[in-house]
Amino acid sequence: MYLHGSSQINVHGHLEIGGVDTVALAKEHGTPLFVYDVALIRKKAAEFKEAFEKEQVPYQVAYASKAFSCIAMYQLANELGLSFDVVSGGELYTAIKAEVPMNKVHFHGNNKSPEELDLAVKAGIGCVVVDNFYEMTLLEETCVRHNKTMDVLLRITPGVEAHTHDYISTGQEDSKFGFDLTNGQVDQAIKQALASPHMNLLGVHSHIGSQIFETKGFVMAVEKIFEYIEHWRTELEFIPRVLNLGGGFGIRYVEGDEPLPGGEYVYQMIKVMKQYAEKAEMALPEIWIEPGRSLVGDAGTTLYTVGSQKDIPNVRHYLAVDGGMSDNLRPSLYQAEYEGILANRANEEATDTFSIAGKCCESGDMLIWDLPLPKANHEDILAVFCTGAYGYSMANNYNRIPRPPVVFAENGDVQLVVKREDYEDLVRLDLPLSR
Ligand SMILES: Cc1ncc(COP(=O)(O)O)c(C=O)c1O
Ligand SMILES: N[C@@H](CCCC[NH3+])C(=O)O
Repeated sequence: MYLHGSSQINVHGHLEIGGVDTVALAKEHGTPLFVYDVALIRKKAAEFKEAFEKEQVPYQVAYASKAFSCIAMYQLANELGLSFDVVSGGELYTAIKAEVPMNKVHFHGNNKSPEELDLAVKAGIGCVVVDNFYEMTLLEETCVRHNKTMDVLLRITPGVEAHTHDYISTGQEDSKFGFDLTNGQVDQAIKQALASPHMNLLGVHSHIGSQIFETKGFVMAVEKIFEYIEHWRTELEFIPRVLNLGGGFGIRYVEGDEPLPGGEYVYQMIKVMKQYAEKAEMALPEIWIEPGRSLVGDAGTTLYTVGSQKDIPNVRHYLAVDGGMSDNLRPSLYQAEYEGILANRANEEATDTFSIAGKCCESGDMLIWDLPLPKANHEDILAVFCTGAYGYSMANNYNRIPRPPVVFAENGDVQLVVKREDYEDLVRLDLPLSR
């Protein structure tokens, strides 16, 4: 059994996270329940930051809040000295509500609406990562309207294919994101941004994908960008002051996943950037990164209560829990794999394999196939590990299932940071038929 961060088995044979008994948590808050190990988030953030600080490189580590967004999480990220990557008006609004410094917010998205840009400009965010020409026009108009100037990065697709699931690979040429580096679009975007009195072009941004275990893709992205830097300098009089290499650093979900420590990705980026900057006789650009999954992914665990079972002899034993694709879309979306244990009988040996089904009306609503477990019954609590990234944030109300609450656990203390939705919440926006 692989336990992440502060997770351990206590004297009662129960899974403990952040010094808190998860069985007690399930009793108090009900299930499904997301539990975050705050100390592990602190550790992950420190790893990235320390790598930059050790190398004395100007940097920003922006938390990619799409991985898990709520007011308390922005506040924690702020406490940890992180900046914030938001990708919608909703994430930006949550960050505003969290009262984090707006100048540390970077706004992403391939189709930002006029209203979203308006909110961003009014709030005075740190920078907009401009994705396309339409957005550039909208941003220009918005800045004119508010008589403001905005720092911008240009999102580019460097033509690097990350080794990961197709749906979470973004750096290849055939991608919906960003300006293409090789076909002249980036040059045109640079010219347009430089010509704008309302945009201050800081540099470029590349994000090659997610759940990446090797540094090669990031190094290749830097190499590709530097291939163009001389051209930008001589032809367009543009030298990037910031190079944002995005996020995508992998985590261990299951045995066989072998991520590097966060600092290792950073060291390799710095190493190659220093080489290329020296060769180009230019000052080292600031390096920005945007980890999401690697900051919060393995810090999150979902607790479920075991319900019905269906044993098909010699075929499969299904074990259904009180959540599923409504709180974790990743298995059905990407065939993502997870590990789990019975939180209340954590020391017991597995006797068989069980396939964990969700409660949604979809055959594809399976959380884990063939998980070794002791024989379970309806009083058992199943803990599924590593659900901290893209779990709650992709949770939904399919079948009108209310979304679970979220607690933060640290040093024996628990804080409820997102309440459980109830049935009233589900009908809050519904209007009766008018006759
Ligand atoms: C632009 C951008 N930055 C950062 C991230 C965060 O990625 P991850 O959670 O894999 O670190 C993403 C998501 O893939 C992204 O699209
Ligand atoms: N949501 C995805 C990753 C996409 C990241 C956003 N660009 C996942 O769960 O792996």
